[in-house]
Amino acid sequence: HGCDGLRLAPGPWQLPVIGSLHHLAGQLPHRAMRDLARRHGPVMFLRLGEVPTLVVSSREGASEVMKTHDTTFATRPLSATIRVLTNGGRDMAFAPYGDYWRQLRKIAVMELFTARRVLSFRAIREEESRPHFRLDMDAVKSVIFDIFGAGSETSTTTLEWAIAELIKNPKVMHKATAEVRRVFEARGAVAEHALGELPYFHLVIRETLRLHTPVPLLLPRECQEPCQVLGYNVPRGTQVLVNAWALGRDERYWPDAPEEFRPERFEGGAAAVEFRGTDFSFLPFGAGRRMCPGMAFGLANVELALASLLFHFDWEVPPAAEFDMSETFGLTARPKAKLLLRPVLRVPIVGVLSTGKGDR
Ligand code: HEM
Repeated sequence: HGCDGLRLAPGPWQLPVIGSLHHLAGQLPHRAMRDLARRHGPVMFLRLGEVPTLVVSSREGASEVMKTHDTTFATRPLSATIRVLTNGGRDMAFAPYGDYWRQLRKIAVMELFTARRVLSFRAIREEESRPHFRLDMDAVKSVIFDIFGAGSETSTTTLEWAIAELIKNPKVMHKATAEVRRVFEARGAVAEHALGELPYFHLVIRETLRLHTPVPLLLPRECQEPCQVLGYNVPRGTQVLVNAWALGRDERYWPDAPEEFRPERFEGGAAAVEFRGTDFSFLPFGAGRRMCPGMAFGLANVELALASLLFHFDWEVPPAAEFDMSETFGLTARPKAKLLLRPVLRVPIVGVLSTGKGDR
């Protein structure tokens, strides 16, 4: 295949035409790849049909891809589907690395994703996350629908997993809710500018992003020139997937029961581990020059919505509700099951019952 004499990364045996795809059949790719990587190593060579693919599943490997060789891997493959969807890569996320992408990214970073601009949308977020309609069951259902449906799939995925884990872990739910209510009790509503007063709440968000990395394999990268990752040659044109989901559950980096939801781990050994693209064991937003530019934006949406849901309501699982924590297949790993919960109003929403005029 044109790579003779190169030391390619190891990987499972391949079939003609479909390559390594049969090793992934019937499972979610990030899970199948994690299991394969345990056998074949932290950089592993797969052939996804025709596409030569390097799967990276260790901190050191991720750091080589997104730091040491960041420029080399700063472009993305354009599959036929993505090509059609993005008008040939004219968007930002799939644009080939080069002047066009650089121009888009510069405009976005300077105009859309600055801390000031994210802040300027605060009033809109506050409006969106505050229930307006009369407070009957329909109103509450619609608001939840709104909150879950609005915003990007990444943010809603994070929010859904956070709530699912809080329901599954009543002690954590209790602690986070108590904190939110203590801080905002006097105001009678959640105020975004004071969310910084919620240290435990932020550990819950961090733990959610670790255990339920919303984009499990990040967005694919593509190798622009031959280079080496962990000593293995990577030919030009190789697609590179960094299994951020696997990193987040790797017992080498998270020795304290990595499969369990324990926000407290960030008060102990993992206190310094952040998701801002510098710790290569924790990469929910990726790293390097193609890292997610919308991190602050996404977090702002998730945090205000989650804090408001905890502040105003207790959440009950209806009797006999199935509680399925498995994931669906897709770009983001959403919960497979619909999250059917019963909200019990605890802190009334100020001003709603008195006027009725602002109802929509
Ligand atoms: C919890 C919320 C979010 C998560 C977990 C997330 C995650 C990611 C990840 C993993 C990548 C790929 C990074 C890489 O290749 O290293 C990415 C790229 C990107 N994200 Fe996000 N994201 C979130 C919210 C947002 C929001 C709210 C926006 C915009 C309003 C946004 C805009 C983008 C764009 C434009 C890219 C492509 C950047 C490029 O290729 O240069 N994201 N995101």
